[in-house]
Amino acid sequence: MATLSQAYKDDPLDLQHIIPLDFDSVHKLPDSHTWSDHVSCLDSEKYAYLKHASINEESSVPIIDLSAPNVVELVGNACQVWGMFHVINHGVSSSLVDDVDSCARQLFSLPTQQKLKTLRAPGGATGYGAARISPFFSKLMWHEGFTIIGSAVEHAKELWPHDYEEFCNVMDTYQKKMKSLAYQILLLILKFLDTTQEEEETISITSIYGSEGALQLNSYPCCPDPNRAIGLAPHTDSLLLTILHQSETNGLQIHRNGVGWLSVPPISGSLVVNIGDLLHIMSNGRFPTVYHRAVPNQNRHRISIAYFYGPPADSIVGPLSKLPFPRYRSLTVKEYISLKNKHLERALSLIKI
Ligand SMILES: O=C(O)CCC(=O)C(=O)O
Ligand SMILES: [Fe+2]
Repeated sequence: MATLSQAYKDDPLDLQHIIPLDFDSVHKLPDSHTWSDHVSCLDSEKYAYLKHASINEESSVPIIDLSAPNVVELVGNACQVWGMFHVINHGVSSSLVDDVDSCARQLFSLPTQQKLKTLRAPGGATGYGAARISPFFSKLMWHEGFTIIGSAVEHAKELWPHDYEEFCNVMDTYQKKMKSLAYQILLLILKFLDTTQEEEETISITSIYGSEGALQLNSYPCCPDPNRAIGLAPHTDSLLLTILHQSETNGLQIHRNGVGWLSVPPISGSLVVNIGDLLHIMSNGRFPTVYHRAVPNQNRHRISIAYFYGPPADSIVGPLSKLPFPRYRSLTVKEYISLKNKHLERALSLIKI
């Protein structure tokens, strides 16, 4: 059975796109990390598929109480209009979120040489490294990340040879919580979309038994010239949906047609959910996949924790059968990830019917 990690093996990266800058040693924005202008990295023509997500009645990302009686409608509408929403009453304790946040901070505050012991392999998916989308941009990002798929024990032993258990336990517990929350949200979405009983069962079974998620710890160190740097360049997430925790510092932005970049400030106790490419495909384009980026901050070291939720790498994804006039062909998750690794946002247009 193919796994998410295997989906990355065929497209190895160069080390210059894996090794992050040694942020402790620089006090001035290097040319390699100077983006002339934040907005210039958007080619709006290419993202025309987002255009039905017009902004009028609301001006900020909705906040949804998962215990609301009309939660299906609230989630469905938010997916259609925004492709993104905050969730509250999500059942993940604030102490667990705080623990994940502080473990991530501990990791990123280790000396660079220590972090590099867990450097992601060129064709690998897990470990310490720069953003996977780095090769698509001529400038580098003000960001370092650490990816976990399943157990973090091997890497954690490198980082803390005698004291790795707490990190592993926290990450395991958080991944389990994220997986069940993502599944709960997926079921709400499937209820909203016109899903056949059979499809709902198949998706539910694969989601429970076979689904794979990845946990991405993101670190955006204090940046000497934040207006000319990018934390994470504009992108869409590839899988079904992403659940994001952001520390108290602003940084996440989404692109809205006719509006431009809109900040999505953290709300204490909430998690941000966004639609990824696979759910955009499954909804036959009804839900926009969210084009977003992160910007760095001058005085605050920002941490965010993203959980990417997707079906098993072998499973086939395509527009749900009750949705008329499929706009995308069906393909395996592994095939889609491979297209995305090669073509980034153009991957979606390559599978258009
Ligand atoms: O740091 C953030 O707010 C965004 C992170 C993100 O987009 C990602 O990890 O894919
Ligand atoms: Fe993202």
